[in-house]
Amino acid sequence: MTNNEHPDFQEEVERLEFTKKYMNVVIKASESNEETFRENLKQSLEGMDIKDSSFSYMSMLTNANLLQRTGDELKRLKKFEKKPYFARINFLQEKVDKEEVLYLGKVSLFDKETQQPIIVDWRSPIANLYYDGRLGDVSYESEGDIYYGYLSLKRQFIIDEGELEEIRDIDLTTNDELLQMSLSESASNRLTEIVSTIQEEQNNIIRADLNKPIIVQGAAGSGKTTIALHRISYFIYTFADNFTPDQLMILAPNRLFIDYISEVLPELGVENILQTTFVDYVMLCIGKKIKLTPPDEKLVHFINQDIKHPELVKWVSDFKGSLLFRDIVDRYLNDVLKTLLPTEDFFVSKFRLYSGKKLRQLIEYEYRYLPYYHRIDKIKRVLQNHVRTEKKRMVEKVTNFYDNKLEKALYSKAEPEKRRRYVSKALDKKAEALNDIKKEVRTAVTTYIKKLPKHDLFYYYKQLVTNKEVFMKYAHDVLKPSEIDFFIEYQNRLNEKKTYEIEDLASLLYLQGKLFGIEKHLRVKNIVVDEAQDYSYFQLYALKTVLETDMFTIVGDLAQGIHSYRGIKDWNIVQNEIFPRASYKTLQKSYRTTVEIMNAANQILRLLPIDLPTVEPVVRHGKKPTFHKTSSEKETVKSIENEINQLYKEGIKTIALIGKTNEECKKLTQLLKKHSELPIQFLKENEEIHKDEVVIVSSHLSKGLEFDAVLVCSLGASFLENEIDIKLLYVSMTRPLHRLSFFGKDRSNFLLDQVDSELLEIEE
Ligand SMILES: Nc1ncnc2c1ncn2[C@@H]1O[C@H](COP(=O)(O)OP(=O)(O)OP(=O)(O)O)[C@@H](O)[C@H]1O
Repeated sequence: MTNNEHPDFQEEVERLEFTKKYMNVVIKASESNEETFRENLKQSLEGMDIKDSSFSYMSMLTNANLLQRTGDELKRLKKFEKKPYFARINFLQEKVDKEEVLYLGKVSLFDKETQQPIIVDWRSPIANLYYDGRLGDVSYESEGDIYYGYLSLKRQFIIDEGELEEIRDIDLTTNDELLQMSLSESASNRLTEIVSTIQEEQNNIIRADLNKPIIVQGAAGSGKTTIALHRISYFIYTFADNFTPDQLMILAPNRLFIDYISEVLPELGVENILQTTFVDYVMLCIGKKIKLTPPDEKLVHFINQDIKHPELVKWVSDFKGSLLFRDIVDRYLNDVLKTLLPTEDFFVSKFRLYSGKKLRQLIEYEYRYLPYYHRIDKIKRVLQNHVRTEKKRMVEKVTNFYDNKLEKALYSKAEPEKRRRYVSKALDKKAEALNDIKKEVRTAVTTYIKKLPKHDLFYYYKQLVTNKEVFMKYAHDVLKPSEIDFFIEYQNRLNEKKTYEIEDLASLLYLQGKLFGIEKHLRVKNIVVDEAQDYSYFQLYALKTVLETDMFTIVGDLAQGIHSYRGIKDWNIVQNEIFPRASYKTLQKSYRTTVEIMNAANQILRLLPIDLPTVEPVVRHGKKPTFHKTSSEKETVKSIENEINQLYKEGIKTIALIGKTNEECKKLTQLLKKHSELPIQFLKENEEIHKDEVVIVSSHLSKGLEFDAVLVCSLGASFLENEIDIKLLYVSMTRPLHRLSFFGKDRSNFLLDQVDSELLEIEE
């Protein structure tokens, strides 16, 4: 039942009017002084018939001074004035007489006197009933207590510009129509919030224990990114009292992606949190910009198959991201620590103030919670303090010693000349000894510490990975001699070019943490890692170690692991060896695309040698993916142009042309610029997506993005039947919400000869 036909429609219209007015009152109260506020209140509520006495005019009036809001709250109230809530539930709690009627929105609003909720935040514990509970007997948890009761109504609202357009009641048999509606809408080039249509399996992840790490393997389009961001929002709400934004960080695959998610965060009440890439974060931690080979260069070589010894190069990448390499680094670090242990006792003048043994013990054991060089700094401070407190005692001791001697000399029976000489010498010696102490009090600590080696991060890393003798010492029992040779040669080649590659960053970060530590403001306590399948085990381990926390939300999809030669291949290893406290969840439903597109993509997925469950699309139908046969470049451009114009006519808004490689995209761009009128943007990694332009993007960069329609094009480069190409094709095919088409000389350019032909529309 929809619109005015619903018997409660009029009542809901009134309720909405009331809520809007109340919000307005609260906003005005916070903005104006009390007198004008009272006047405003009177005017705005004049003539309103509010049935529930708890929201009465008088009660609001007496609460005038309680209605002051903080700046943030005010901002949020204003933002949602035109859409205060999106759903309602009726809940009768066990042993309570009165049914609660709760309206759920993106902000909360209470009548301060009666504590009656006017709007309940979607993140509050009771709101869980909307996402989780079926109608009937339900329960929810709040602060450790479980509340049981009966849920008699779940109602969704469509409110546009402050006007109620539709209400829908959900019961056991109703399909989630609002979800269907929202999925059939158009992509906006940016990710959006989904608070009104979060599904149960997604809700379980958003609200999973916030004191535990979580790993999510989710199919393409299952909402991983969206959910990770909603979980941050839930986190901020739950810990609002002690929350500061510097506790959180989002690690995204590239700047383009950060731009893509930028609009949804403020909408979810998430502001000022660090959003960065792993590469940028490591640079911040090591305090230096280092030259990196382009992160995708290797992938491009693999795609183009123009690299010597591809298997060995893949092995190096895999090895550098492995926990085996971590173990080698750990063994090396053990020896590095030994070089930092002082061998001598610490003296000031002739006084032994600290034994070397005791200092070694402090560095090796007592301060083991600190990075190596911080331990040395600490030793320095300990010694300096000790010297300061011992100074008086040393001076006294020397003074007493010589004064004794002098006294003895003065009263000795020696002849005067001899006595005089003796006294004078003793006085000189005393002065010298005191001088010595004075001088050494100033310099002894620095001199002592200076004897310890001092090197920078890069010295230590190079020492391990470019010096064969050193590397052999730690790797000879776990690597083959040929592997050691290849590795050392490889690292030396990089070193000669004074560059590093992304695979080196895990160990650099780890060494930085272990040797020098990272600055406090970078030590965030909660981390969201998106597209985590492209991380290596060592990368995650290094992050966890230097940040000294395991509070990670890790989301990814192994099927989209285009960097799997250096990335994760098995979540079990992540869970068992890196995050043993983590819960593991999967999302198998895909919300992004249509059944027809997903069916074809699933067949491509099956070509992979790994066993991955097929993805279930949420039931939404559309056109079958279409293959357009084109025989020349010119014809391809014409055909693409026709298709795009047709799509625009049909109301499609965002369109991407995906080519396998960047080269291919460059060629496409040139051709389209020359032969067509289409507004186009050739998308590079650090760019923002322009609205209203057709985006041309290479398959690997399209990962994580979505568009209304996608045209996969081949001017020459074909997707071959190997792991990387299959994954790239799968990524490309799962980007569209509504339409997918292919343009090329032959179906086999896109492995479509391996897809059942009835799943495709063929235009040859
Ligand atoms: N419960 C939902 N209600 C409405 N839309 C949803 C829901 N869940 C996901 N979506 C939509 O599905 C699309 C895919 O979501 P998202 O990009 O977060 O998925 P993903 O798992 O990160 O995808 P990929 O791995 O393919 O990049 C988005 O448009 C998102 O808004």
